[in-house]
Amino acid sequence: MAQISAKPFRLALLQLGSLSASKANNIKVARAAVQAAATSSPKPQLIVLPEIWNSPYAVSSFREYSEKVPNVGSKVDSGEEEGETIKALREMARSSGCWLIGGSIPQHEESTDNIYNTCTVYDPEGTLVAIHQKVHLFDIDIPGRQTFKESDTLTGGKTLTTFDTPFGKIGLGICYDIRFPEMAQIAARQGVVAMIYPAAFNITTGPMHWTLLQRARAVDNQIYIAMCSPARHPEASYQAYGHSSVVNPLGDVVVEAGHEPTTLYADIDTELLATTRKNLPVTVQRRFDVYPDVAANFK
Ligand SMILES: O=C(O)CCC(=O)C(=O)O
Repeated sequence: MAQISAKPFRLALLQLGSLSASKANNIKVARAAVQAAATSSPKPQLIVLPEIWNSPYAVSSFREYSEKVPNVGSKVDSGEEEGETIKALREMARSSGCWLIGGSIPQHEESTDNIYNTCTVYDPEGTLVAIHQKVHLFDIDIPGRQTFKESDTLTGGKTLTTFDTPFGKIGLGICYDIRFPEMAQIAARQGVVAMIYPAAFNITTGPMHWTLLQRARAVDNQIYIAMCSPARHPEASYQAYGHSSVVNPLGDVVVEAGHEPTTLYADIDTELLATTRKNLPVTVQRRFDVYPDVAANFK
């Protein structure tokens, strides 16, 4: 089990409102929210955007709104081909001076012609430092209430993603990924201080499981969990739940939004992380000798 090495930091979750079918409008909305968060006091070190914020959340829209995403490590003005949202995200990170988890956008991969639901992360110089492609596609059918089939147009990612910052290692998932506890467990054992999920639950499964899942992942792994949703939009075909929130390693909900547009701030307390692990030492009490089938990936 890797030790957690982290410094306190401030997180901002941007629950964007006024999103529309216009990508240009959505970029404008995101840019204004990033700028407002970055100039708030105390200044956050890490800003997070929601899932699929530059496009309608609809399987029929993903290809049309998709963009080319360059490779991890690519810098501002590297000359690599990239979409307008990626360019804008780099610039938002650079001008804000903050680390930026750019929510997710539909990504077009030219070599396969596949479309992914992809989260990109930038350092304060605008360098692309991590890419997470949603691993578990949201295919559900609750008759008469919520049906969605991302796999009609999307392909699932194949890798787990963490990235290092001066304030600690962060793990990434996207929305439905939170239902699969193995992802957060593996990241926690690699030493992440938080798992962060750009997300867009809906008004059926949100009230059922949104908070429960975050509290479960936090308590099981003794890490912070954050989910960042778009605000509810009465005219959208898909009604996002909203309720962006941050849960601490004890399982307490530290901050939670309603469904209106807002920005949430939370201070990540590394002392609490350490005392939780000291007082309830489950992270060093695992009995992999008793459950060897999971041991290979967790040691
Ligand atoms: O897991 C859920 O209930 C919702 C997931 C979702 O909306 C998504 O993955 O986009």
